[in-house]
Amino acid sequence: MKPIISVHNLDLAIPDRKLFSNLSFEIPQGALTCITGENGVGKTTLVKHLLQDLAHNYTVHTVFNVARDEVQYVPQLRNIDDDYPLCIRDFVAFGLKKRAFFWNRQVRDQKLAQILAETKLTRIKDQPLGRASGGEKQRAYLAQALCADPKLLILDEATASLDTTNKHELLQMLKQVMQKHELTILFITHDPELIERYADYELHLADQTGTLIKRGGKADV
Ligand SMILES: Nc1ncnc2c1ncn2[C@@H]1O[C@H](COP(=O)(O)OP(=O)(O)OP(=O)(O)O)[C@@H](O)[C@H]1O
Repeated sequence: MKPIISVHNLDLAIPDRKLFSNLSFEIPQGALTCITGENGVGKTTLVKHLLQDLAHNYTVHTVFNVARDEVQYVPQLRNIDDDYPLCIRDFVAFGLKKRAFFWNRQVRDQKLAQILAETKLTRIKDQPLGRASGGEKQRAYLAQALCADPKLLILDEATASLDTTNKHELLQMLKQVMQKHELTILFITHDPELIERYADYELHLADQTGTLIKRGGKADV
């Protein structure tokens, strides 16, 4: 199977320093790849750069086997405070709005119910997102992204603020939805335990370059 992303000889710099030099790697399809590396090595910048190349159809250093509207990016930080007014269900449903079947309320509601169930949000779907726990919020972000039927899902430090139980729950959920929806997942993380248990591959960034390591995370999901 073709890699979902191929990067060849990419140089990437920020105003005061070079982040990557001649960076080359391939991201396998249908697997969970963790992007790892020290704080500030350039994980988020690299992902944003790839998304920009994809959006502008720029193929000098990057080749994508996925279309722009088949990629969902879940950012590291969201400005959801305690007063955020939407309930979880309505927040998740934002992901559906661009879809062609939006006019068909029954199909839309079925899909939403299915995704809320997959992300274990059904019981709390009418509660305000602002008062949800960190783990529930992350599941809501995931659910909103899944509503758009992505082929590639990119999550930036989605477990950073979660306790151990919630981290494992989110990763198990990710691997389940990956299999069910035939997704490829890129997951930026620092957490060695999660990499060990769940990563199929690890893209380790260091010294201005990157190495793809086969991990074969074997956790039961
Ligand atoms: N818009 C910008 N302008 C200038 N420097 C930036 C900009 N965005 C990021 N940087 C710098 O680029 C470097 C890489 O940042 P980036 O967020 O990609 O790292 P990271 O590996 O994702 O880090 P972390 O693990 O801490 O999230 C950092 O030194 C950061 O301060």
